[in-house]
Amino acid sequence: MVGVSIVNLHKRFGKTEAVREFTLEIRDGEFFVLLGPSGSGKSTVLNCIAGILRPDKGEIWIGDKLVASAEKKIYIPPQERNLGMVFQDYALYPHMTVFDNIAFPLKVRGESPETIKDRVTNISAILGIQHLLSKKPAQLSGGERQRVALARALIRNPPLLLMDEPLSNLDAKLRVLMRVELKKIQREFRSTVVYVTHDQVEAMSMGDRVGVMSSGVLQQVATPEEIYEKPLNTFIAGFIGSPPMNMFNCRMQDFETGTVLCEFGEYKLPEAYGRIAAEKKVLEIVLGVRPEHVKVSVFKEEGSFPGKVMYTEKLGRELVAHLKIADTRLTAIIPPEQAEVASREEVWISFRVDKLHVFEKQSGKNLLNL
Ligand SMILES: Nc1ncnc2c1ncn2[C@@H]1O[C@H](COP(=O)(O)OP(=O)(O)OP(=O)(O)O)[C@@H](O)[C@H]1O
Repeated sequence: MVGVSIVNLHKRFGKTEAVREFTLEIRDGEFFVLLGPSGSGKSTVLNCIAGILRPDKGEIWIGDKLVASAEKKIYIPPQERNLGMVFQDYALYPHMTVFDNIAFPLKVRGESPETIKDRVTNISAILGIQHLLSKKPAQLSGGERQRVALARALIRNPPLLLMDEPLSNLDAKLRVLMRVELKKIQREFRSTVVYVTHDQVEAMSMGDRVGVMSSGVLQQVATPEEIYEKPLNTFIAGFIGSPPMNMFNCRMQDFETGTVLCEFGEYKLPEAYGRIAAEKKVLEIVLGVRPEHVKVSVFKEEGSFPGKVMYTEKLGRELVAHLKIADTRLTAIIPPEQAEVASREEVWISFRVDKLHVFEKQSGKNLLNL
């Protein structure tokens, strides 16, 4: 096992600043996921760790070895970084058998045929691909190819494993299976994993910690739970969660009482937020409420708004209700035992006050982190 330390990494391609001021500490033995939309710079970071790209600025440490430093003019090539890599296109050698593909890194290292046979047999058994060893890659399914690529990456037992969207070519069912498998393998091999994906479900289900990127900048690093429950800004709040968080534009009306005027009507902010808004004189606010924290009721309750159910969709056992308060649209997740309420047209809508997210509109930052 080995940790990775990235300090103030910058990388540009012509005019594109692919990665900016990127600083991150990946712990020994951690399954770390870099998550972000297409073009946010995830692969660039991974390729800098791998040594496929050279940083323009900043340092990368793998364990206690400085592998790249633009300032100190240090650059250790990929093959000397002692890491395994698995990419989206598995890049297996088409003319070689599965056995030879997996054995390749050991052959290059000059291991004896006996050692090679032992190791290939061993790793193939772990990954359940012993029966494929004499086949060629073209004769394999996507999932099988993926396992072979993984076996090839793992055969040297590298302390650090880099993966770039390794499951994106698989069908949905296999992807779910492989997620579990990968986590199991990581634990068995006690490797540190840096895993790149744009799929939030993959990130949230696999990562010990997740780093969310947007426009070349690392926005938040935390456990999946923390990212979901305490998003630092509107980008993360909107990017994580399905259906996405409801977000409403509001304007401060009265600092004294913490009352804001939102698209759908007047709303009194929870006290802690009201206090910060007053202290920092925040006028424009974005109020965020996850669909599972929108309460739909037949009866008027304190703080509820009259609304309409436009239509509903089934989401497993639950319902997603598409609602309106005045002209403002929002979604709610309705638990099965309350499905009846969604069959009505006129309802009362309220928000779980303890689960609200309040952001400053201009910077997008959560008021708690202003
Ligand atoms: N070799 C390159 N030459 C020019 N521009 C590049 C190159 N590689 C990446 N870029 C640009 O840098 C930015 C970041 O790209 P990167 O591939 O790191 O993003 P990503 O988050 O991994 O996206 P994806 O999920 O689509 O792979 C993008 O704007 C991309 O177009």
